[in-house]
Amino acid sequence: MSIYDTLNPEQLKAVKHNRGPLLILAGAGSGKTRVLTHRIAYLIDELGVNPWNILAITFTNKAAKEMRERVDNIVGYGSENIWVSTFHSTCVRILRRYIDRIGYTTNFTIYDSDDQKTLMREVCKYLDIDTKIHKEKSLLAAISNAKDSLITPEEFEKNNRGDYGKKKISDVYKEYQARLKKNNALDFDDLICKTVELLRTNPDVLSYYQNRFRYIMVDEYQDTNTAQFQLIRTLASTVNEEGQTEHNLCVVGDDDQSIYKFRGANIYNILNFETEYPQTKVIKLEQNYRSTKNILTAANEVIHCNTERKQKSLWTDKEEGSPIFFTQFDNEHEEAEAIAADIENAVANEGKSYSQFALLYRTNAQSRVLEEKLVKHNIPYKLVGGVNFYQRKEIKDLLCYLKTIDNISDDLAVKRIINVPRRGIGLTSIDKINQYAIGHNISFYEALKQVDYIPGMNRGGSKISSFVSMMEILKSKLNSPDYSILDLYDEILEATGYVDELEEEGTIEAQTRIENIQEFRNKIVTYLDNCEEEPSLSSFLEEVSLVADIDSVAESTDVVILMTLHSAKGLEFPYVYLCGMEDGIFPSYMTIISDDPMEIEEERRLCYVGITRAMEKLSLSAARMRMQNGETKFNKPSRFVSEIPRYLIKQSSNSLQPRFPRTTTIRGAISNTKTTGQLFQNSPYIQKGMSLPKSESASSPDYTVGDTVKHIKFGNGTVTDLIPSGNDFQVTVAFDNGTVKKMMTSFAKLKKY
Ligand SMILES: Nc1ncnc2c1ncn2[C@@H]1O[C@H](COP(=O)(O)OP(=O)(O)OP(=O)(O)O)[C@@H](O)[C@H]1O
Ligand SMILES: [Mg+2]
Repeated sequence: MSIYDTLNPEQLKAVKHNRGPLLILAGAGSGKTRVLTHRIAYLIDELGVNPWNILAITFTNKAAKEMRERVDNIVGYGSENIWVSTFHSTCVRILRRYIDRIGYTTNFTIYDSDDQKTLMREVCKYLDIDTKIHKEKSLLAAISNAKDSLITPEEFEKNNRGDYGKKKISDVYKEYQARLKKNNALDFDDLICKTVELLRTNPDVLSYYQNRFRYIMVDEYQDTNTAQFQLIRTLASTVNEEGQTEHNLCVVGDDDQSIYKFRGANIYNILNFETEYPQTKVIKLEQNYRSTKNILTAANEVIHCNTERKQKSLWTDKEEGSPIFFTQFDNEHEEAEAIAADIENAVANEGKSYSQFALLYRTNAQSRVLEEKLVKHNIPYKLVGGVNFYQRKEIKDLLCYLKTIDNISDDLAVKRIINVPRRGIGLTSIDKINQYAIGHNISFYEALKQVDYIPGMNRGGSKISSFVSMMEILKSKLNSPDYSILDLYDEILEATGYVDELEEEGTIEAQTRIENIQEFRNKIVTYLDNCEEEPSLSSFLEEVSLVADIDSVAESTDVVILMTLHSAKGLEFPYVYLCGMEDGIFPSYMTIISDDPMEIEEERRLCYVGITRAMEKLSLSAARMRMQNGETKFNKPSRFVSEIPRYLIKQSSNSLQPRFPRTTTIRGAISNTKTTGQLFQNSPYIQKGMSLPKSESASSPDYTVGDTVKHIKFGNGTVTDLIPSGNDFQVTVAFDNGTVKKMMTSFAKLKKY
């Protein structure tokens, strides 16, 4: 039996089509990637194509590695000569050979985002650009957009003549590009643009590569941007033995899985492929081999709600399988706990292995609570395409502020934050202080306080003094009687301008960092609520270090995979949990308020990607209350859940009936009902399957200052303060056992006497 016997007739047709453009347009799990690998094998083994003539492009390094492995397994010989790589690495290989044709030298440097920022700072300084108005990051983003569309600085200037706002960007773009060139450096976007430029301006180089890459294949084609498309279009043109030009370009993709519009992906690359190449052979694959019937039906139904798509239907001959599980938990901790317990049980009692499970979520910040519960249950896990929560830069920075305030002799912590955010304290100054500290046998922080006595500090001295005064003020808060770690955290953010700086950057990365900073605030609130002893900064830091240090548990490969929905593209897992299925999380709050149907459609495609990762069992979960930015938000279940037919869904016992947003709402009834967050859960209305208004605020609690209340853990106490806090209330209680606690009312669950 040959490897081709495992293909269905349509897949086989695609594998055998070896002349002219080929578009494989098919839904998730229909074997697109598999067709690509088999097509490579077929070209080599059956048609005698030289492996050297094949170029296969994938979206990520991980995908390239997997494809290389799959190809190695099925191709008899010479597979190492096939180029299997990402767009970027393909371009680097071409440029290393020929970039001297366009004025660089072949030992060029590739600038990462930090280098880009440094360069941009220099440019702004040189051009006297006020970076308070024109943020470095936004300028870089604008340049990146231009490059995605192959717009040169000169074209940019021409296109935007008369537009004052764009004039600055245009000047910056020109200068930035000139400096890159002067440094013999390329940024990531240049890798593509410069390759296109090279090929367009050097016919001999172009014809060399056109003749070399006689067969070009591109996976995940729906997420290519304009520059990438132009690159392949330029390359895919070969003159055959009969002297005719051929475009042996095979692209595979799924318009329903286009999820990178925000990074410049151009869905029209796929939708207009046939217009670009009228002789295109289109093959649709309709059989899904990955998922059970129930999972597939759920995915199909959800994606059918999108309007901007090519119609296609996917079927499977797999069995129905288990239903789609949907559970709405009281809060995110219960959600994470249930998932961890579920996995622990399946591994211990059902013979499953950890690596069969994947936990997918919309935003990076959501991993924190999940990670904590996995650690608690001793479940090894790995965050793919991301950094464990407590290893993220912004979290480490803020932890170091807290550590410095807690213990000034933690030199490492102080050194980490002394110039973060940047306050102009240079390495030379830091070095001098370090020497001084060592010479005088004092801590680094003590040395900072004595900066006036350190020789040669010049201007750096005053910057250090203001850093020290800021830290001293923050430290003094510890002694004030009614301070809380939460206030301290907020004051750190305010005094350092940490979040402000990120907000001004206005990039996706900066937004993710802000979400993480908010998530860390949630951690503090939870700590304060659950703390059995008198809360203290030291005990908080100790608690954090317990979870933070276990990040290397996952050395083995048998681990649960955690990742964002974006990074899950192309992968498959037997058991998938989609966490945080709530309006406001997924689709995101920003998408909802944007009121742009196209934005919701992109989120829906992401949901389709998520659902279709599951092979056997799909579990969706939501939390009724979730801490976001230290505030309790009441989110209704995601509209995407309601798009899955009800008959497919099984509610697990600890949740209420599913609440489908399309059913009658009872806004009036809810808002007329004076109730706390706790009572919401027991509301008879909700049990009838009704929906809550989005992010409903908790009404004021039924106790007030002076009342006696009872807490399940701390016993009786007197309310001494009650203040609104976002959608919630912060209550301070002096308990009879002598402790005073600040808690969020919705989590405190206090009962009035
Ligand atoms: N003809 C077939 N017979 C058996 N299994 C198949 C067949 N075609 C594909 N598969 C299996 O189905 C699963 C999905 O295939 P593959 O990953 O190639 O799909 P895909 O279309 O690339 O999915 P995605 O859109 O998620 O990238 C894989 O486990 C693959 O081995
Ligand atoms: Mg694939």
